[in-house]
Amino acid sequence: MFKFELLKTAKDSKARLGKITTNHGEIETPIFMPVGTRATVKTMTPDELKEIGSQIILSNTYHLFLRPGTEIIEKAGGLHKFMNWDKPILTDSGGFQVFSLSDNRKITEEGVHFRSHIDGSKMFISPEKSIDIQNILGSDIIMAFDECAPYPASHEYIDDSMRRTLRWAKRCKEHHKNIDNQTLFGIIQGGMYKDLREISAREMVDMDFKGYSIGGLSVGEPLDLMNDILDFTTDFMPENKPRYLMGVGSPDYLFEAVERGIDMADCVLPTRIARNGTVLTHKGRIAIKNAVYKEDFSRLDEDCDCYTCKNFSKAYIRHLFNVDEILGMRLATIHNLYFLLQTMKNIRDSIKGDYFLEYKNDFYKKFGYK
Ligand SMILES: NCc1cc(CSc2ccccc2)c2nc(N)[nH]c(=O)c2c1
Ligand SMILES: [Zn+2]
Repeated sequence: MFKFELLKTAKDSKARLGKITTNHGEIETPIFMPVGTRATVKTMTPDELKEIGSQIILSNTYHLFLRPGTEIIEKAGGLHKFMNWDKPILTDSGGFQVFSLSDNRKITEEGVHFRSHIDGSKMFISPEKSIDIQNILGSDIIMAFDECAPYPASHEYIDDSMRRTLRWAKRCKEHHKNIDNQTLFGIIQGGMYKDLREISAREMVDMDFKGYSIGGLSVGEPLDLMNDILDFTTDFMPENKPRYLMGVGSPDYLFEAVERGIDMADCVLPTRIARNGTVLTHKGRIAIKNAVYKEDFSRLDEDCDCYTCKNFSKAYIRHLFNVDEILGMRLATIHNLYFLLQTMKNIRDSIKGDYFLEYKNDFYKKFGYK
């Protein structure tokens, strides 16, 4: 089953409070979704993810199709069983990863021909193939197969790409129609061109998906350009369906997206930077390997009560990174994910209490954003 309830919309922005209900549980929105590309949120166990408040995780059709392959996951009874995660899972459709990971790929009307980035073998994914793979994975929310166009790109290129993505979306919807325990989202494209964004949004909405993603943003464009396109696009999206901004960058992108009416967002940043010792705190980011923390026995963030902050000091975590101990990456990941999940909970509370913009401005001042 799949249900989205819009609980409240802010008076002084497009920020909104909602709740998604799936067969594997509820998701309060706005929500930040940790990315677990190869059936794991790197260094975290499922229990630790629940402990820090993760309500849903993301995984990846492209990666899992290549390794371990759909046969093994099918034999395991699907991705939830395979990775022992019993809450909601959302999977991407694979097109984006083909373009960002493999070379000499070729786009045709039929689908995308590419070489595996693992062993160079020839591969092919079509809209129908993407739906079949996601069906075997058994994720609760799946994405239509799309092309995330490069940035910058000409109006002509984006027009062709966006219209092909619309035709692919129709094929996904057609191919998915009899699967009721999975929810298919359409992905709005159109690059940085408002006329193409409007066409994509209107045609996707006409296809009546249960939810909509905005793709092709946070692809290297300046933040204010992303904000402008995002603000324009959400106005064409139905109020009563979830809106998912795919692959945003850092915490400020989350605030900007929520302010413009986004309900769901993911980013690999908090887990990726944690593994190289960059820690998110209310005073901005700190590089824990820095010698300045050598004898600093305070917690990573005075305002954080995560497992890492309750039990370990900056000096200890710096030591772990300096001697390349795996525990260092784990403790930094626990903290960064908790920090973002807690920030999203504070955002939900601020929408509830009608002080979202004040909370955003206060956070930006402390975090050191503009
Ligand atoms: N940074 C932009 C971005 C990121 C992702 C990946 S989001 C993701 C990553 C891992 C797991 C699940 C979702 C995208 N995916 C699709 N299908 N289309 C896009 O335009 C796009 C743009
Ligand atoms: Zn912490």
